[in-house]
Amino acid sequence: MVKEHAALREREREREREKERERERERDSLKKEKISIFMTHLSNYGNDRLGLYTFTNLANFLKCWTNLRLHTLPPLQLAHKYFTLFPEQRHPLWQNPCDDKRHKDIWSKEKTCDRLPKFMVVGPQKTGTTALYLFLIMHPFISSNFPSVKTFEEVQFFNTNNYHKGIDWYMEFFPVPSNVSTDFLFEKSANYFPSEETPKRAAALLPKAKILTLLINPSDRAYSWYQHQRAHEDPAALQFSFYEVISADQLAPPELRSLQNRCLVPGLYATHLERWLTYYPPNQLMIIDGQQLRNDPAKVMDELQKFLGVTPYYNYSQALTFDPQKGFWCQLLEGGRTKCLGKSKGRKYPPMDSESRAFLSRFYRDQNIELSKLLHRLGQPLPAWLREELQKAYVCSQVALAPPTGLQLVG
Ligand SMILES: Nc1ncnc2c1ncn2[C@@H]1O[C@H](COP(=O)(O)OS(=O)(=O)O)[C@@H](OP(=O)(O)O)[C@H]1O
Repeated sequence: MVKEHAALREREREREREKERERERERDSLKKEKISIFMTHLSNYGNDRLGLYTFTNLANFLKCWTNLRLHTLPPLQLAHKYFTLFPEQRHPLWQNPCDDKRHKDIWSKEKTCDRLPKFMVVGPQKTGTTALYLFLIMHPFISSNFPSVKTFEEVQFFNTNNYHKGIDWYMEFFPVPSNVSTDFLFEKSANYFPSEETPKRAAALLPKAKILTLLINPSDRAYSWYQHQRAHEDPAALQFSFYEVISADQLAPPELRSLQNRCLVPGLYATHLERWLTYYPPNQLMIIDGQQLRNDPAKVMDELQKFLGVTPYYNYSQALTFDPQKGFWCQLLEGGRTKCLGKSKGRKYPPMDSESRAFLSRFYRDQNIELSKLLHRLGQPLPAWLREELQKAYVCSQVALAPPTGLQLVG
């Protein structure tokens, strides 16, 4: 009994000593650092009162115990000064509050970090992302975010100004999972794929998330996107032909150049994938062949379930059916009825003209070669469309090496 008391007292003393050492470290760092900044990043950290309390006491401490003279400025000027000194911090980078125990401890009890996606479908646009989304939510243990008033099923958090609304805003889009280990939350925002800032931001908040991307022939993707813009009555897309859009030069009007950019840039697959791979390890990235999803979705969904580790296994061969009227695979409902995607997915439009196709094959040639190297490096098979494009590139290079027609080689 006496021994136990002594041990308890010793533990208590050790905790006090550790606290004192911690305070000593803080005082040391205050003396050494040229500038010390105290701020709370999240609106809900102790309702910010903790930040103010710490700050007031710190100022009192400095006034009392050091010869330092404290200066301050009105908030906006102070912020300006700070960001001039640290321009790299101008933009916030939200990290997971639960990765740091100290943050977690002072976070509101109602909040849970389980209310964040376990995986994301990142696009690019027009590759079949909505079909994938529909198939995923058919699984009883997979749920997506609540819809957004402005952007419907897509949250578009990481790639837009929504990011500045903070983690709370983002989390509100997700249901609280009923069982953390079995429930799979996800979101699909097709514009994440080509966005410069998204991989870094996503990896900061969701480092363990799995990333799904769909690729189809980038030329077909560009054409589908152009048709989508026409259907939405984009003035430039209505005014200019597809060939005019893709082949516009630097002297073209700005609205045409902007349309061209948005049409072609997402198809630079190798560049975008390398960026994602800078922030996520290859085993967290799944590159899905969009053509295969279109032709044989059950097979893709089987592989996807394995990749995600989601259980129980959901039998997509029974749950999906080909709808001849729609010309696509759809969800099979009771009584043999089908639930297909709306008119805006699987549109009817004339095939791409051969001049545009040849132009785009040349335009994407180097990127396609880089993509084949990347897939080889990751040990992944090449999709059929990529093999065809590489074959075309090979034939073109042979033609370029051949002597001009009508000329005979002299032996
Ligand atoms: N099952 C099924 N049903 C309907 N459509 C399907 C399906 N599987 C793949 N696709 C192809 O998906 C293309 C639309 O891609 P996205 O959903 O990624 O477009 S969007 O970015 O969300 O606008 C869409 O492109 P378009 O044919 O140009 O309309 C389809 O070809």
